[in-house]
Amino acid sequence: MRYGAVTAVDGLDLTIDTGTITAVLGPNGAGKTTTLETCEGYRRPQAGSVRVLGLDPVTQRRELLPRIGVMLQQGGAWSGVHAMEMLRHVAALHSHPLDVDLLGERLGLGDCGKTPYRRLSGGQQQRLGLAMAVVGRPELVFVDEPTAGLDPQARRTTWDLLRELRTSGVTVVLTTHYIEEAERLADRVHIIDRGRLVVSGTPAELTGNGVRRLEDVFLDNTGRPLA
Ligand SMILES: Nc1ncnc2c1ncn2[C@@H]1O[C@H](COP(=O)(O)OP(=O)(O)OP(=O)(O)O)[C@@H](O)[C@H]1O
Repeated sequence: MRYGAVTAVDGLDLTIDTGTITAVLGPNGAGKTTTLETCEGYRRPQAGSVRVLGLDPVTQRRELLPRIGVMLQQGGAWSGVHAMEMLRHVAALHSHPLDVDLLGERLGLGDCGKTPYRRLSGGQQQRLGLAMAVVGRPELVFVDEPTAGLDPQARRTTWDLLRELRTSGVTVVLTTHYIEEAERLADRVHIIDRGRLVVSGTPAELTGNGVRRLEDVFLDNTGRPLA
């Protein structure tokens, strides 16, 4: 994936197993969001191929969209909409949505009341984004930095929700800058740097069953100056 002269994703090759949580880690600008957006069908790669649930995310987007959930890093709701109103709207687009009131309560969206989306706190916008991604009972969810800026309680609620999704067979792909989050949640971790996959494995494999810290593995494999 190139943006003009910038190569954002460079021969990245990975497969994600159904029903697992996969964390994609990498420094700022490593190409994580671009990778997710390519899988979501928002971007068409100039080379290579992507299949999501066996489908081409660009040419088979209409078939794919009802089967995936997407939580963007920012935005995704109208500026004047109330949180629960937005969630009800998204739920109505799906044939078998989750119970909106239960999900809203779980993620604390009831507290947002009549506050318009643009005036919600960053954490409230994040929680609404997560609710919108999962309300349609997707088979696969992409969550881009799901807990960035969340307080510890909301972070735990998010982790519990993502684990429950996995238990019910949903595949979760997340990006995060919180190494602890990847270590606690993910079945498999992929570390990317400058658009390339540099390390892959389970947290136990990467840390030698806890002998090394995952953060040290990350730091040792990323951010080297260009040769
Ligand atoms: N729309 C765009 N136009 C031009 N360059 C872009 C665009 N989007 C991303 N890039 C560039 O592509 C590279 C990868 O960006 P990307 O957002 O995918 O990284 P990231 O790993 O998600 O970073 P972060 O952790 O900071 O969110 C960066 O060099 C970025 O500047």
